[in-house]
Amino acid sequence: MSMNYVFGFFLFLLLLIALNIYFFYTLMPISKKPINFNVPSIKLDLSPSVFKDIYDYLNYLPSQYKSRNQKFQAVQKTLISSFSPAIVQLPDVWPDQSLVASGSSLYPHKNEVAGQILHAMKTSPIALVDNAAKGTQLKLLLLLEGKQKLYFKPKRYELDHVIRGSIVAGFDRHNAEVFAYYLAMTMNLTWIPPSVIRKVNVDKEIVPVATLGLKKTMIRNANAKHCIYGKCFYCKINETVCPDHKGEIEGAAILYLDKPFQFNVYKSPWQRNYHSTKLMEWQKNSDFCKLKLSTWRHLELLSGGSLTETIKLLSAFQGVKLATEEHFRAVERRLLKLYATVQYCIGKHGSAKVFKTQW
Ligand SMILES: Nc1ncnc2c1ncn2[C@@H]1O[C@H](COP(=O)(O)OP(=O)(O)OP(=O)(O)O)[C@@H](O)[C@H]1O
Ligand SMILES: [Mn+2]
Repeated sequence: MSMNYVFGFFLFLLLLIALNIYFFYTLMPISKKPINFNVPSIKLDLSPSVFKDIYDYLNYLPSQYKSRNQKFQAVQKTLISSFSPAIVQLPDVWPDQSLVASGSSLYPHKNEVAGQILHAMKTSPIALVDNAAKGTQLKLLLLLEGKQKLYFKPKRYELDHVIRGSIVAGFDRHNAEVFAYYLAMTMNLTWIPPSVIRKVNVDKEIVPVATLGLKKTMIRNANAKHCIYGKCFYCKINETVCPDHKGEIEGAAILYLDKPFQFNVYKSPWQRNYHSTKLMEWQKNSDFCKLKLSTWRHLELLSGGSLTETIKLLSAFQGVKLATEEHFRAVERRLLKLYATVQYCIGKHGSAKVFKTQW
């Protein structure tokens, strides 16, 4: 009898320990860093211990971050209805300027409106084209019939072109401007100007309506085609943009914001700085753990492939592929790293210190 009792107790103890270990590593990975994890060798210019810790969390990410979140279905449905091609195209789609940057978004976008605006940006006839001398890279200002203005950032590379060198090396990638818009809208960050890929025929749509200033920054190449070198900080006469075999230049068309916008009010703590002497806090402090609660809640909805699936879906309404499959996979990897980083932050500092509920 007493032997049976000891054996039973032993078995119970064993079960308890096994259950403890199971729950420790599967249900509560935040509370303990895993052991025996082979951390990939990473050479980054930040404290390696932080990266090692984050990779540990990545390895033991709760399964919810690797599968689809059912709550995202309703969000995706709303996005689809904002971006789907309009059944009836409105004659005057441009937002009333008094509505711009007024509510919870930069531009109205709900109920097919985003799709309507993108379609109009892509197809409206161009009344005037000028150099847009703002910023560092070649860009044009398109004035559409109906008076709406667009910035046009021309394509410089194919989607699969890899640029080596520093992070500021090379020209801007036009698809990245548009990708950023869809990424932001999918993340419910609604303060990004609508952007779409547009093709413009140089001889038919630019030359006849080009300003004198723009014409002065155009030359003919060896094939007698009109090429543009533009007017900007980095613009050079030997770094032109030329039309393809169809006579077209592809670019990112970005809705131009006429109203002055107070960027400082909405400044992101993760903004980057090009001056090595005036680094942002996150660039100096490798343990920077502040990211917004509503942003985190929304990011949690995008797990398991939903993020890139939605970007593909929404951009397909404009007939565009915005990145290679490798890029889309890289975005999903980054999302996992982001989840792991936030888990690390919560584990180290606690949710109350990590999340900001008011901006
Ligand atoms: N959609 C927009 N509406 C109105 N103004 C804009 C818009 N986008 C950019 N600008 C203005 O043009 C400036 C340059 O834009 P942007 O940064 O996109 O150009 P860039 O050539 O890539 O320059 P940089 O190298 O500084 O990023 C901005 O600082 C802003 O003042
Ligand atoms: Mn830029």
